[in-house]
Amino acid sequence: VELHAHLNGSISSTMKILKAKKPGLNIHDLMTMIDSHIKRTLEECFQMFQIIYQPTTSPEDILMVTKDVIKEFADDGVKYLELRGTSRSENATGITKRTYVESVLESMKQSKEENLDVEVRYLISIDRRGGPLVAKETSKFSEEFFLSTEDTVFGLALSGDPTAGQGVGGREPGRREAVLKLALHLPETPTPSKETQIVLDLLPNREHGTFLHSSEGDGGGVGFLDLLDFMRKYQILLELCLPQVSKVRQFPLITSIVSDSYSIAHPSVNCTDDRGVFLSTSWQLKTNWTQSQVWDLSCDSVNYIFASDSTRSELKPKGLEKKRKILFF
Ligand SMILES: CNc1ncnc2c1ncn2[C@@H]1O[C@H](COP(=O)(O)O)[C@@H](O)[C@H]1O
Repeated sequence: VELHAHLNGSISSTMKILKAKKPGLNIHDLMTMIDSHIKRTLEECFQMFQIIYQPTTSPEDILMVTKDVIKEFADDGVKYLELRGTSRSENATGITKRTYVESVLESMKQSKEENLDVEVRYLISIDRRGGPLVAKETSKFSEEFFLSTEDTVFGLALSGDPTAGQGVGGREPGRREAVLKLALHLPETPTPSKETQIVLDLLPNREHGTFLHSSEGDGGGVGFLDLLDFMRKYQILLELCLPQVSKVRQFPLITSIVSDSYSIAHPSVNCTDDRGVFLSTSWQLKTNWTQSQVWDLSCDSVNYIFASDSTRSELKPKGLEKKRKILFF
């Protein structure tokens, strides 16, 4: 079960095809992925996404990369995938935010018709760089997709460079019952910012956590203990993206983030994040998890999917609803 995967960050082998199709862009391997033993700053990671966007500009490109990403997850044994993606418009190819999402949905449909053994759902991402206006528009537009697609587009993910301002808006504070589910990227900076409090007030359903053990706020935001209390009080699921933690220079050690998540005894799921950029398979090696431990965690993740209860019960393999084990301590 994969609950946190960015579409463009998950482009893996297809990047070679894209580069060959568009040699004029002159994109080399290390410009779109972080090789083993190398760490990058978070800023460098966000620069990489801008490079990855260059060869994925037409509806055909989006169709191809989405199908390939879905296939690669299916080949890895993923049975339920929640992809998230920013809808981009490109003047040069005429793709609009709407046709972008339609291309993604078409790929999902084609993958199903080709009998790939994976259920795929989609969250529309808000990139913080767009600011509150774009966030509001995206939220409205996502609601339309939610209503017109059945059990397919579920919600919003707030993503992008955490230093790029406040990309929030479009959902009233505290509306858990809102039609769209909400997944946040928080906190990716050592000290929670003002944005942290604003977006927490929206009552997200899930939150991606990196700096769980920060000790102070910036004066206007929340501090570490407030953040944990808040997550506990509202039962906000923690999405742990260990591949990212292992490749970004400023991020805490994997063991520290995992120990934090276990020590707060809070529900969490483990996710790949950007398998193309972070070459995500390596995190399993670093944690020494066995296949059966990964299986147990996956069974637990089924409890937190955004899809309908009927999808959840179809996914739960009989007799395998194991309680998660303490893997490290
Ligand atoms: C490293 N941790 C992260 N933190 C925050 N946002 C991230 C991210 N990794 C990826 N993204 C977001 O996902 C986009 C790429 O996929 P899509 O164009 O949406 O399919 C990035 O541009 C960024 O906005």
